[in-house]
Amino acid sequence: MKNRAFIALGTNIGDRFRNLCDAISLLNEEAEIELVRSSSIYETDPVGYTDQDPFLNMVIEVRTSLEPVVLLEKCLQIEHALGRKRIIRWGPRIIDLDILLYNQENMETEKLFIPHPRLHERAFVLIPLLEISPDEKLPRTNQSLQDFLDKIPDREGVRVWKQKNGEDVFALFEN
Ligand SMILES: Nc1ncnc2c1ncn2[C@@H]1O[C@H](COP(=O)(O)OP(=O)(O)OP(=O)(O)O)[C@@H](O)[C@H]1O
Ligand SMILES: Nc1nc2c(c(=O)[nH]1)N=C(CO)CN2
Repeated sequence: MKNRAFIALGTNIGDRFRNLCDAISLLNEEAEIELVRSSSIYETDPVGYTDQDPFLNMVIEVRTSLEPVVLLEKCLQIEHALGRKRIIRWGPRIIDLDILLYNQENMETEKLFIPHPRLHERAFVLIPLLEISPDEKLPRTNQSLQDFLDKIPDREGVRVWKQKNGEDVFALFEN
C-alpha cells in the first residue's frame, strides 16, 4: 500500500461518536485501506452555516493502494451507507469524509480537489491533522500548515473531546 492519505471525519447528527466508529470500521473493512494513525476527537463549533449543533471532528492517516478517485468513491459510499443526505450546503450531517491530502499530489478534477480546497482555512481540520503530522506542508510548496493555523483568529471553537491515549487509538473504534 504505497500511498499515504489523510482523511477528515465530521459529524453533528445523532450519536456522533457511534457515527465516527461506524465510518472507521467501514474504512477498515476495505482490503485496500490500512488505518495508520488517528488524532484525538475534537468537539467543534459549526463553521460556515452556524445555526446547527456542534460537530465531532477528527483526522486519520491511511495507507492505500486505491487511486484518489477510487478512495473518494469509497468515502462517498460510506457516507451513503450511514445515511447521509445532502440538504444544506455546509449544513448538518451524519458523517462527512473529506480527503485532505494524498501523497504530495495536487489535483483538480470535477469531482475531486486535492489538497482539499478549504483545508488551510479550517481550524477543525488543521488542529487534528497537525496533531498527528506536525510538519505537514501544502504539497510541493514550502508552506507549513502550522503557519496557516497560526493565522486563523478563532481557534477556541475546537476543543478536545476525547484525548488520544497514546496507544492504539483505533482500539476505541473496535466494536
Ligand atoms: N478532497 C475532497 N474530499 C472529498 N470530497 C471532495 C474533495 N474534493 C472535491 N470533493 C467533492 O465534494 C463533494 C462533497 O461535497 P460535500 O457535500 O461533502 O461538501 P461539504 O462537505 O458540504 O463541504 P466541504 O467540501 O466544504 O467540506 C463530493 O461529492 C466530491 O465530489
Ligand atoms: N465545526 C465544523 N463545522 C463545519 C464542518 C465540520 O466538520 N466541523 N463541516 C462543514 C461542511 O463541510 C461545515 N462546517
